[in-house]
Amino acid sequence: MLEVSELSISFNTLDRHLRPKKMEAIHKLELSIDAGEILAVVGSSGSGKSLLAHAILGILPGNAQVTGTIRFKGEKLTAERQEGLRGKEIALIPQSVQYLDPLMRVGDQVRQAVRRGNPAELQRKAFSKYKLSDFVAKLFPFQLSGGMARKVLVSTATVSGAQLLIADEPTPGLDAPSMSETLSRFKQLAQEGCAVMLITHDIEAALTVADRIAVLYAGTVVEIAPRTDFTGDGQRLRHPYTQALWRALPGNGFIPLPGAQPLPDALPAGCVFAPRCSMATSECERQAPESRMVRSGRVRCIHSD
Ligand SMILES: Nc1ncnc2c1ncn2[C@@H]1O[C@H](COP(=O)(O)OP(=O)(O)OP(=O)(O)O)[C@@H](O)[C@H]1O
Ligand code: NI
Repeated sequence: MLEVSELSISFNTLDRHLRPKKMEAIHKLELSIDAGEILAVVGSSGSGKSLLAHAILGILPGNAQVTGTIRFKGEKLTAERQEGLRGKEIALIPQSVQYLDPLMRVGDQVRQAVRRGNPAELQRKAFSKYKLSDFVAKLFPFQLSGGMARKVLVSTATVSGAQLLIADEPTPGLDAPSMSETLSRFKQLAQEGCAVMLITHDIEAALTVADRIAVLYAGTVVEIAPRTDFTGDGQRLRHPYTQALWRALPGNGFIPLPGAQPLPDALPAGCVFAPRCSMATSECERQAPESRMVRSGRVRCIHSD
């Protein structure tokens, strides 16, 4: 359904001496999602998750420079096609609740997104799953709590009947039952044939529903692994960063990874993870590793086998 290849996104900015410089926020990213599949994209803050979502939707800021290709249903996505598909065949659950229309009652916003079926009925059904009363539908966004606004955004995207759903951090601010309601809604949409991209930094939540996990680090997909590889002490995972993420979970040792992700304007010359990697060699520092297939997954690490 979706195929992203060699996607790079950079911005022209100024350095501290006000000289123009280019910073690359996403580097040669590749991933794909099949119909009926949930792909989780996990990565820490600033790794490029929202930029990826916005590139697929065609809503990047004007100063972004994009190279590479994005295909939807086998056909290249052009700006024109993106505009036609947005909110119809491709739906976004945005990271910020500010994307709600401040001047429209939230029930109307949800009903307006429906393209197949009865809008009023679908809106009521979506709200009742979240235990939102009929009264809420008549409110304006400023009258909602953060969690309620989040539920309205999820409802809007999930009633749309889109074939590709991109959910950018859809669950923060939701209580546990609402969070599991949201995730099971994604599962249901996938079972109906929808391709779902679940963007999150909550790897545990991702593992409850995703078929595969793509791990983003400093703008690079370092690994794509089936969910079933996240087990034991992480020996089936291909990249040292994915293993570190796995081992940092409370149930798996709670072992923190020292150091911080590099910023897009100060990326290392070789492998982006090398400065924090216990396996790094001089070759890792010299050259960024190519993406390759390893055991039905992908990895950018020369040490993986
Ligand atoms: N308009 C812009 N101009 C310059 N740099 C930008 C712009 N938008 C994003 N960036 C940079 O690109 C990088 C990736 O940003 P992005 O919003 O995709 O991160 P993210 O993974 O979604 O983080 P979070 O988990 O905090 O939402 C960041 O370093 C950010 O500073
Ligand atoms: Ni984001």
